Amino acid sequence: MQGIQDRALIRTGSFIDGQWHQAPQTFTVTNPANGEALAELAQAGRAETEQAVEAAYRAQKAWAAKPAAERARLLMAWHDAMLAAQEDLAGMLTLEQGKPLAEARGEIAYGASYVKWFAEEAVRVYGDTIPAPSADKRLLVVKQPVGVVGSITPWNFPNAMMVRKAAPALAAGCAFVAKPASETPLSALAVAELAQRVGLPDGLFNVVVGTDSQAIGEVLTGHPKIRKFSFTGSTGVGRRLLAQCAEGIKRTSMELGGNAPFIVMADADLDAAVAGLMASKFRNAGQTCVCTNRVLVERPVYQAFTDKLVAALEQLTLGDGTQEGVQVGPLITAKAVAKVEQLVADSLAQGAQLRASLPLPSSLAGHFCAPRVLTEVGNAMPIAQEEIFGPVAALIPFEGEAEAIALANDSEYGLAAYLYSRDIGQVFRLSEALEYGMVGINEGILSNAAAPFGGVKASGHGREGSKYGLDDYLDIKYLCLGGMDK
Ligand SMILES: NC(=O)C1=CN([C@@H]2O[C@H](COP(=O)(O)OP(=O)(O)OC[C@H]3O[C@@H](n4cnc5c(N)ncnc54)[C@H](OP(=O)(O)O)[C@@H]3O)[C@@H](O)[C@H]2O)C=CC1
Ligand SMILES: O=C(O)[C@H](O)CS(=O)(=O)O
Repeated sequence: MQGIQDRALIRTGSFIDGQWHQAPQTFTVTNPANGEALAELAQAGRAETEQAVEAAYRAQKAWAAKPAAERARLLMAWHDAMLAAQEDLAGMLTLEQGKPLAEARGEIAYGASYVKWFAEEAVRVYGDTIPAPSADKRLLVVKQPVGVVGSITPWNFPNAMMVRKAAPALAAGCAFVAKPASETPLSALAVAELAQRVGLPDGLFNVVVGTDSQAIGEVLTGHPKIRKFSFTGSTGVGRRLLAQCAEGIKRTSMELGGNAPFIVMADADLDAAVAGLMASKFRNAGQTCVCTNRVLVERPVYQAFTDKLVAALEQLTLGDGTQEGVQVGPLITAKAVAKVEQLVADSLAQGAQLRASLPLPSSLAGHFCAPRVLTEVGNAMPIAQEEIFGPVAALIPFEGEAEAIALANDSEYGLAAYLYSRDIGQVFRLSEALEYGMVGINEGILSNAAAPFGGVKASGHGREGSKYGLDDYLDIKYLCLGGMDK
């Protein structure tokens, strides 16, 4: 792999109980920008995942018994190591996932910010004393780590989605077994290498890589020693994994698909709205769960906004993410490109109009998808009802607040929504009516470690980051002391 200075960060097998797993059976990781093979990785499956769970179980009790300040110190060492390796981690991420280097550097910093946040939260896991109903009792509440955590994460943020789960889990005193996406395992393995270097105990943090995701997932959702399962990915897979967790009554966090409306009211600052949409829509080539999926524009400003958006689209630079200055890289696979093209074709056939499209240079050999603007889109069209996960903006005109809310909430999803308006009353009326877990108001990028990230409806449950984030990895225990009046 070109450009990685610290070659020991390139790991080609699972990290289990402090050991690097090797196997004769391998799978290939390829560069989505050109289809070239990056690495051959040792396949792991059910048996290796069970080994990882047993190792995590052995390590967890001692980890939980450490003073929180000691756990925090080790987490901060891990954070510092991630930032020290930021350039290599970003380069590796761009090679296996495709996003532009600037975004990859941002993702490494973003992931590390969750480690820092939860290192700081670790020492603030407070309990309660409760006024007793009778003189003979004293009521106490303590919080304890849930135990061993299983995690499955997607390819769109190969570093941050896993780190955003591992950080609170380890801070709370849990142990962790991760399965990254098989398209993008290198980033997770590099983070495991750094965990080993800073001295996280063997078995505490494990990364299992392999293409038999079903078998690995059955262990991570079904093993009796797994007490908590956290997933980020498609709603379809999330439903399946949630059902698998039901048998063992496991705690779950589900960060699933989205269908974000981006509402532009007639009084909005149109230049700010266009800038916000460009950030929200085209980040990671549109492959984020909080990317704008539908652009709802109030009729009086529809034409002006569209013209401004097209002008901004025409400034985008498409290409290999390793080239400085590239703003839109490839999609993760040819299948992902085909899905976007099908959504566009079906919607054009139903009356949507292709208002603008960036040319696809013939020199681009990878899974590239042309950034586009579609207008006159209907909310019932496929491009509006399904998660696009590609660089296509679908514009839908509307009249008035009531129609904006009706259109925005006409989705099974409820992750992120965006609203551009300068009328404070309108901002509160619309924000309160939107059935979403997060609302960006005059802002297109709302994710950060201090905020509770998560959705409602088919976008899942649980929150990642913020003062709420540790709760997903803690059990509340009530202590009732009797005989206190003797
Ligand atoms: N909310 C979000 O952030 C994301 C949403 N999506 C949405 O999902 C769509 C499909 O993307 P895709 O990559 O296929 O996402 P998936 O949900 O299929 O994959 C996400 C993760 O789940 C794993 N997985 C898939 N099937 C199973 C299974 N049966 N048991 C256990 N683990 C499983 C994958 O492993 P493996 O890689 O080995 O298949 C990967 O690690 C996207 O187009 C987008 O709409 C996708 C990614 C992130
Ligand atoms: O799953 C995703 O797409 C990420 O959560 C988006 S973000 O956290 O980077 O905004």
